[in-house]
Amino acid sequence: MSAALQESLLDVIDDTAVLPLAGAVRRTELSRGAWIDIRRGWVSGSGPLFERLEAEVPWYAEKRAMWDKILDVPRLLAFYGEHAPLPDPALEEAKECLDRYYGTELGEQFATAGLCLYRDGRDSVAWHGDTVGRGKTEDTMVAILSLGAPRTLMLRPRGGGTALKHSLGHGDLIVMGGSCQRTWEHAVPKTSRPVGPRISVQFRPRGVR
Ligand SMILES: O=C(O)CCC(=O)C(=O)O
Ligand SMILES: [Fe+2]
Repeated sequence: MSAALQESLLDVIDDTAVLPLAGAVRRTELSRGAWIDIRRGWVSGSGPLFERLEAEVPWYAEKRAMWDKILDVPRLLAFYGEHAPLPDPALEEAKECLDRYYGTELGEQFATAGLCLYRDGRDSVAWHGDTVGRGKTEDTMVAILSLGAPRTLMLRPRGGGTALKHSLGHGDLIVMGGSCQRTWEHAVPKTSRPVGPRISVQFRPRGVR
């Protein structure tokens, strides 16, 4: 069975389960002290989780001033601050799993969860680092769980260089660590391919945004 088929079969299993990270995470060292970890299929039964979140999270649209225009942010958003109950028990479990696996290396716990809903290929996030707060000056981690249809997350060194592409969906985990937020940038580009909706859940430590 192909890996992709196996992944999409796991995705329709009804019970959402957060699978172990130990022994299943693959780390790639990038330049300048940045790294990424990937754990494919970290959450099984992620299809039903996607549907619960899509239906139950109080998604909001944001507008941003850009030059002399007010533009819609091209994705829907939700944010759960420190101590706010997460919108699904599977996300609480995911956060606990991240804390167990990364706690020692990170030196603190993940504290907040930001959610993005990319409704279709027109939704996107432009090149950026998560540099509002401590990510601007300190090494940190941002752990992203991807649910629903895979979208391409791109990463490139700040100031130029070859971009890396990872297709992430169906319960995959990527963790951006070390100096990644200040020395690299990431983006989810728009696509003209017909794609289904994707939700990303970004777990961050306190003061990282
Ligand atoms: O959706 C993603 O995977 C990336 C989201 C992101 O970079 C952000 O919200 O800062
Ligand atoms: Fe980001």
